Amino acid sequence: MFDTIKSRGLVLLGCGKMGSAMLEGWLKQGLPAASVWVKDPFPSDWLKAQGVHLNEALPESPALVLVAVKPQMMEEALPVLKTYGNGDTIFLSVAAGTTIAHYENVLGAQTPVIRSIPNTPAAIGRGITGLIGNSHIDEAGLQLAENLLSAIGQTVRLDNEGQMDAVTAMSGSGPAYVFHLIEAMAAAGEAQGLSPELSMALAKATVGGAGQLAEDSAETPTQLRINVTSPNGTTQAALEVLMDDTRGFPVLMRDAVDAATKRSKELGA
Ligand SMILES: NC(=O)C1=CN([C@@H]2O[C@H](COP(=O)(O)OP(=O)(O)OC[C@H]3O[C@@H](n4cnc5c(N)ncnc54)[C@H](OP(=O)(O)O)[C@@H]3O)[C@@H](O)[C@H]2O)C=CC1
Ligand SMILES: O=C(O)[C@@H]1CCC=N1
Repeated sequence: MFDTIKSRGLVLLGCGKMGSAMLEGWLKQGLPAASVWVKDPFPSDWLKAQGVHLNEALPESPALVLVAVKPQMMEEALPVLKTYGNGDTIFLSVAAGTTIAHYENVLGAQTPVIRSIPNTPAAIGRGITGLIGNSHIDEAGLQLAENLLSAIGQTVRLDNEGQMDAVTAMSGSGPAYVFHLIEAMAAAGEAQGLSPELSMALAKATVGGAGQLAEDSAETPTQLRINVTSPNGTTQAALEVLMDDTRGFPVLMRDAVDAATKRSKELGA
């Protein structure tokens, strides 16, 4: 799976929360640490312990550069790798907002660029990454990136770059919405008198189990919800609150995803 990467090397520009989640997934899947070069000014203790080349001289022509710095740091960080531009090194960006055109401007118009949005469940091989390449990426390049990304979860090719803002707002930021759901459920359990430990254990297992069931089941999430809801039972009482037209989940989630989509567009402006 990692043959080209093993022979030519993989460079990570920035290795914070997202870069580390991806690297952790790749190392677990058998990518040798010796094939990885990381540039990051303040590496974490976890990163220091992985045996990758850390802030060392970079390989001459890596197969792929993963750009995982914050969009706000891009101006400072990216020009360091300009020497790889206009060649056959693939630039795989995970930065929210930063457009393909921006990479082409900084690195050279002929640079093969893939813009993608992964998410942090990549650390356990359960991520999903939306991706789209520029015109200098051929099918082999896209497949190389997809092979790498499929080691940390699912991949989905987008039809156009315009979809990226909504994908960022859904699956990129989405894990945070789910973690917040766990926090909110745990707090609600505590409000009913359960201990913090019991309440958190119930919330985590319920969200984790329901998520897995939704992914694995042949039934739709709607049917799975109906399966839980006994007529005039406890679930129905809760859903009357959660599915309320004006203050329920749907309106709240639509506003949240709308705010994230707008922010993604702003980051790219
Ligand atoms: N976190 C997530 O769930 C997701 C993040 N992304 C994208 O991933 C990118 C990184 O986000 P995230 O990992 O959360 O952010 P982090 O701040 O955790 O990671 C960015 C890393 O880049 C380092 N860095 C800063 N300046 C430079 C530089 N000049 N050269 C090399 N490295 C540098 C930072 O070091 P230091 O901390 O010392 O400044 C940090 O370790 C962002 O563009 C974000 O949009 C995309 C999808 C999901
Ligand atoms: O919050 C952010 O901007 C990044 C992009 C998606 C998830 N984290």
